[in-house]
Amino acid sequence: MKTRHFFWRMIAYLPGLYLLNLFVWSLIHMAPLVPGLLTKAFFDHLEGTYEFPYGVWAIAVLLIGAALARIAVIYAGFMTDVHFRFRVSTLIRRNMLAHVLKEPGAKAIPCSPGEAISNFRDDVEQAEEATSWSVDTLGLIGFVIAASMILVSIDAELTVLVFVPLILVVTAAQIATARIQKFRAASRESTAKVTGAISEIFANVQAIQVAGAEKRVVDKFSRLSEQRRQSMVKDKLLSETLSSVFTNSVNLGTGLILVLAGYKMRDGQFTVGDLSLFVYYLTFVTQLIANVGNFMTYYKQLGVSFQRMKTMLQGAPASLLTAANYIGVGKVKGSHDERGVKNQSKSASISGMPAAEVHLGASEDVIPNVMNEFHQQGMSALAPKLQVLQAKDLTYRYPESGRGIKDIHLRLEQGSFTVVTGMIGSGKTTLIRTLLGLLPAQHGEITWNGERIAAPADFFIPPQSAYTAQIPRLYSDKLSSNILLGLSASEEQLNKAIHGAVMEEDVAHLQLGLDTMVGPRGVKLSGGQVQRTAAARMLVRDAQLYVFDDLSSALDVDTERRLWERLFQDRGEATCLVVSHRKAALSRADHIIVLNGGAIEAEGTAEYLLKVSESFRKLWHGEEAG
Ligand SMILES: Nc1ncnc2c1ncn2[C@@H]1O[C@H](COP(=O)(O)OP(=O)(O)OP(=O)(O)O)[C@@H](O)[C@H]1O
Repeated sequence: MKTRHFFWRMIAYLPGLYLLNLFVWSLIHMAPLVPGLLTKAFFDHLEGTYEFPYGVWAIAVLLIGAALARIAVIYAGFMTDVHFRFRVSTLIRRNMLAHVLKEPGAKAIPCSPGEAISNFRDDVEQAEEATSWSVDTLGLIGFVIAASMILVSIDAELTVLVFVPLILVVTAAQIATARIQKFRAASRESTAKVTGAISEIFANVQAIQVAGAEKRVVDKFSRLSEQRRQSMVKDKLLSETLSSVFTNSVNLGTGLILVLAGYKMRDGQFTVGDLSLFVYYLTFVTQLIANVGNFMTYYKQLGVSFQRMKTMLQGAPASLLTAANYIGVGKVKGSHDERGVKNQSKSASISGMPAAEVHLGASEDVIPNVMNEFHQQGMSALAPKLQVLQAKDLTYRYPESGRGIKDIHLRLEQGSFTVVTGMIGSGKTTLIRTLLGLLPAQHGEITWNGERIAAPADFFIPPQSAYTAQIPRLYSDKLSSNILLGLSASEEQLNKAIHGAVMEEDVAHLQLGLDTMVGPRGVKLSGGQVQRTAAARMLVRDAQLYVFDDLSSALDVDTERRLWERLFQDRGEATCLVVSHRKAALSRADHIIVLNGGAIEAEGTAEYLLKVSESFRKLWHGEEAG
């Protein structure tokens, strides 16, 4: 999709509102035609070349009336403009966010969070500006057509001189176009880098302090800021230079009019009223030139912003950005509303199972109130009872490192307890994430009772499966809210989940218990508490398959043992897939998969593996566990 198609689609989202905005702004820009004619009548009346029927005071009253009417229309124009801008930019942001939430959780954005924020904020604002300025341009073109007809009827030669600067400006802007685009791209990129650096610094204050890296971090930040300053100065300098070219070419035009009008007036071909009309209209032509320039600049900059927004879509069609969707205000409209999206994913999911839009299983990656929204819409999937879950030839290699997993076969029988183990970096997390659709499998197939799951990310959510990540994310909210994430569960269910996650003693010791605010990312809790909060979050959701990714990194041996004991007592018929290298998990496993270099090195029971696998013996005896 080209920039112009994107621009057109933004307008086509709300054609009625756009046309209304265009109409009102055309009125605003055409309104000065009236005071111009009145001023001419005023001077001609005084000069005696024209007799206004109701006298000079009537002209004054009409002038005041025209000014008041223009104020009223400007007020209406701001209302229509704000509504149009807000709705278009909200739609784009909403669609981009929905897409991010639908992407495989571990690859949801192709850049740093800071850069993504800059895309959501600045690039969308650029799109909003371009559509908004287009109505001014069209309105002013309307003014110019009407004004030139009036002026040509008075003096064609002088009228041409009014428009000469306009032609100059348009030509100048066209020549400068390519440069604007280049400088704008550089300034956007450098701004995104600075925003990205700020978010990384805030997120890693502790790591920076521990490493004594404050100076190096500040130096790097200074370098990025300096690059940003340079690219912003170039961008601004060129924009302002163009703007001054626009304005000064009009000043030149005014000078020419004055000189020529002087000659014509001496010959009696031109009245004082005519001169006042030419000068008066020229002021508005100045505005037109500035606005056309602004629009052209914004339009060119939109090209850069559009490319950046497309990058956020990671290959998905750009038409997604402007797909009609409900944005929280006005009527629910469009064929791609929430239900539409749901139906779309349904067709991609295994037959007979409705699919949800957001990977609730990856709840640590999802914004809580969005989760609420989806819960309330009752979009959880409901699959038939699990008999066997299989993965064949599952492959995912990180493009950045070429590492990952290759040709993994997996078979989980209903009610079984399977442990994935292996040395550091052997591919355990990658396997779990690829299976759950948090990373997009490059090869292979996943089946549920023999039926292929086309969209694992949509499918592996409660009540099919629930998942605790190796590094869970908590939100700055109450402990209970972090566990529930908008789910309405009874107190009994909540307490059961807390017990299952071996957290009851921690909750009892917290001053406000479940009402304790955990701080950003859960900083007020210990690492083990964060991980068990995430486990409780998982257990409070009914699921047929529970997936744990390595709890041992933050739990002591005894706590992890208690957690598995409780899970075995309470899980009922649920199937478990667990990453661990602890004996407490390995000794309970029905089946163990030992990974090495992204492939299965050996598999079987602990007893069997102790006999045949050297790597497993090392893990069992804790030699690699550290
Ligand atoms: N985001 C990433 N980009 C590039 N390579 C990655 C990425 N994440 C992991 N890898 C690489 O893929 C391989 C498998 O990583 P993975 O995290 O799955 O291992 P793991 O067995 O879970 O490790 P650990 O025991 O440390 O959790 C490793 O060699 C790692 O370096």
